Amino acid sequence: MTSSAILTHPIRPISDLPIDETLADALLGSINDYREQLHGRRLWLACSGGRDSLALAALCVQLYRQGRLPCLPQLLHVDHGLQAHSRHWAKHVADWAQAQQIPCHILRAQVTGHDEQAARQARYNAMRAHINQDDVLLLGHHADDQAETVLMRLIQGAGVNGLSGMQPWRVQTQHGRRHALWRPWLTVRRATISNYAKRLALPYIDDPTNETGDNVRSGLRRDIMPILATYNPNVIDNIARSAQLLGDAQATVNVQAEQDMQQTADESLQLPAAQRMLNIDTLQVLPIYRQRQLLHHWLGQDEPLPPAKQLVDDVWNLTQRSDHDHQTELFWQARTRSYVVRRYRQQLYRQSSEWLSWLNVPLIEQAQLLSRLDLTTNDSADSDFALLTVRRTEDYIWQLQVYPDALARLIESHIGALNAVLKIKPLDRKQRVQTALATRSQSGKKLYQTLGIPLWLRESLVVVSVVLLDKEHAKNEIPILLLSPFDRWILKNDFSSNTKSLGSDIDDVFKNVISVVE
Ligand SMILES: Nc1ncnc2c1ncn2[C@@H]1O[C@H](COP(=O)(O)OP(=O)(O)OP(=O)(O)O)[C@@H](O)[C@H]1O
Repeated sequence: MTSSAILTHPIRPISDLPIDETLADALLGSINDYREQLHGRRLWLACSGGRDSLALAALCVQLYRQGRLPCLPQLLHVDHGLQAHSRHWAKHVADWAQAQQIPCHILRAQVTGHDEQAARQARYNAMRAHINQDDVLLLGHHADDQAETVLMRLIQGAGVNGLSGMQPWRVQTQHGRRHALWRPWLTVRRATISNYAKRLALPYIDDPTNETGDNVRSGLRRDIMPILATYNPNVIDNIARSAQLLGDAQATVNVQAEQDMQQTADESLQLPAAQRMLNIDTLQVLPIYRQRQLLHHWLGQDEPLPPAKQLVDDVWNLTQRSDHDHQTELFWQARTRSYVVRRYRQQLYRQSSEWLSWLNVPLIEQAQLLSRLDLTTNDSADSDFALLTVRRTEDYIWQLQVYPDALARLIESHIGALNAVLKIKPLDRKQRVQTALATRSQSGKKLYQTLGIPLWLRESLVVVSVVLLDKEHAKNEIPILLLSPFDRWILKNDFSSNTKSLGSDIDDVFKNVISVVE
């Protein structure tokens, strides 16, 4: 709202004039569509004080009074503080709400930037911070807004998702909090809302910049829509309908991509947002159009906005390469994080920058007497394991769960020794170890190749060994396990000529855990 905004009518309680049935049908129809999702949810209505959201609030009041709406939403008005008069508009909305006896909260937004996008972002942040998990936020967007959005995206070259416009129901999760945006009026024309507002003499705030602003949206509204209407008078309804159809198409594409992703992604090696993986062999079984869809979906998971087509194309090209260059890195600055996309052998990796810095943090070397392993360091009181931290930052933690009793039994049954020190040490490039994958011990590059360790994981390998303390085995250090954050290899040693049999025992002794620090 600008300081030149016009207040259309004085504030009064809404009279008992007949309800606009087109508007009521759209709202009540949408309630019916989302009955299950709405059940038991707290409702808020984002009210700018403009015509559309004030009309939506007025309709709710009328329907509630007639017993056609089970409850009233609470109003939320965000004061952006960008103009000298914004405080007055906030007070105006609060006064109107009071006259209708509808609860209203005025929130203050912290806007960083000067464009509409910055104001919108700040507005949603303020509202999100105010509402609770799973609450529902009603918005006054209508068919004309939808048509402008679709046209705007069309001239930007959007795909099915973008061209499906705003969704009538959208669940958003940000900073671990989930809520729904609900737009029941996406099929309703602006003119219908205007007539209703006029009939009720609603004191909405009329912001002239909505019509005269020089952004793309107001340009399309002012200059392009009237021309399109000369070709087809139903242009707004028609574009809004196309958006609805594309919304259905997008839902189908999503289900397909989700299924394809389950076929191609190895869940055990994923760390949501930090590291996502995709198998190129299983990707390539799909027809090319599904490969592209899947890459689009895979890249954009955990992000509110999808990747650009160029990135999807670049990643697809990466999957097509037959050389053994593992150095290519594709960088993506997404909305919430930045990522590197790369390939190692037949796997694609999408790694966040936090995760990549985590991979560079030195590993914690440690040695502990087996009989003294501290079981109290884990959170669950009745568990019988100790937690040894291998690497930690404020984002991620890598721990080894050790079951000392099982380890003592293992050592005793395989070597006959009774007491030992458990050691965790980064693998030295020169250190030779033998896994079940090779017939002799290996070190450095040979070892990495045998185990398929990509370049970025090479500083993240640890050797777990036991140092025997009994006299007859004095100081004999036996490596038993090689670990990466996601994998482990049993090492051949003096007491395990058969690594397989040791393997089944070792499963009871160690568990590798990577977790996100809350
Ligand atoms: N300052 C605000 N406080 C609360 N909600 C807002 C605010 N500004 C916009 N909204 C919500 O976002 C929707 C779309 O925003 P848009 O910028 O199109 O609104 P507007 O033209 O200022 O107002 P209206 O849509 O109410 O006429 C509004 O219908 C309303 O639900």
